[in-house]
Amino acid sequence: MSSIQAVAESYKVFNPRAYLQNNYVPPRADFSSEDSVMCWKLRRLHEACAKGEIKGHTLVDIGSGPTIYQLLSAFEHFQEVIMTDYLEINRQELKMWLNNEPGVFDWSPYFEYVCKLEGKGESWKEKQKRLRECVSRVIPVDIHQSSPLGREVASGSIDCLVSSFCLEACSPSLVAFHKALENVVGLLKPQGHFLWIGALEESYYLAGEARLSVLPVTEDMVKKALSKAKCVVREFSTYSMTPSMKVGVDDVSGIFFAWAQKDAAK
Ligand SMILES: Nc1ncnc2c1ncn2[C@@H]1O[C@@H](CSCCNC[C@@H]2Cc3ccc([N+](=O)[O-])cc3CN2)[C@@H](O)[C@H]1O
Repeated sequence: MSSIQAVAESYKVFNPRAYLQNNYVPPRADFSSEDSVMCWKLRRLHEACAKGEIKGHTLVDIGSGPTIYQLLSAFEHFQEVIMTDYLEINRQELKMWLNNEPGVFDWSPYFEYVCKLEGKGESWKEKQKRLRECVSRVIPVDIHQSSPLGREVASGSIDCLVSSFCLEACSPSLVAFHKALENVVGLLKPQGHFLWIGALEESYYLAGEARLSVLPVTEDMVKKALSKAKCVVREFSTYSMTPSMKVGVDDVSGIFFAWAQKDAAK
């Protein structure tokens, strides 16, 4: 079994509901504290999108998992959003939320927080409705394939990519991480934008019965990988996990946020 096949095997017992409870409720998603890691992530995404440069027709979210928060600012600037994940169980979780089925995860505090950041006095329900209308497809992705979305999405055709906590969580080596980034960036048009959130120096995380290995990456490794993938870094910032954010579900030490742009040459 190859190391990539071993990663795939480890994901067979990934539990989306447990994953959501581990990472997307307080203290990590405590909207009463601006110091929470989720407020930090949503502010970074809001501020980058508020500059007005990140726009176009199609936005693709690589490795959505069972989460939608990563899209709350960016989706407003695109006509079509495509969500993706490797696991059917995660794609099902996303489709259930998009269809507003009973029992799905409550993202309303996230919508409320981003509406507050945007300061337009908009109702969070309106924003939620627009996101649901904007997502056209939830499709499979494999970042270790040269065409990560297969025939569904052609290389060089996408205006903007978003990805959060995916590449380092399913790359068994630095070589695989670099190749996966090149595969993903290959989806972008020249000068296309990439909004990338990831874990710093994390070696594992839990999701129910699953204990998943993570490639521990540093800020410097991420920046070097972007440069190797011919992306220019527009913004890069990091968040150091405070003791209250360390809840025993992983050994992550920090989070990075990168806004990068694929080079014009091609
Ligand atoms: N070959 C593949 N291609 C694409 N995606 C794949 C592939 N294999 C698995 N996947 C896909 O990748 C997975 C993405 S979820 C990865 C979680 N990353 C670690 C976790 C995240 C997290 C969240 C929040 C905070 N915080 O402090 O607020 C900290 C942390 C740190 N721990 C999963 O969706 C799987 O389905």
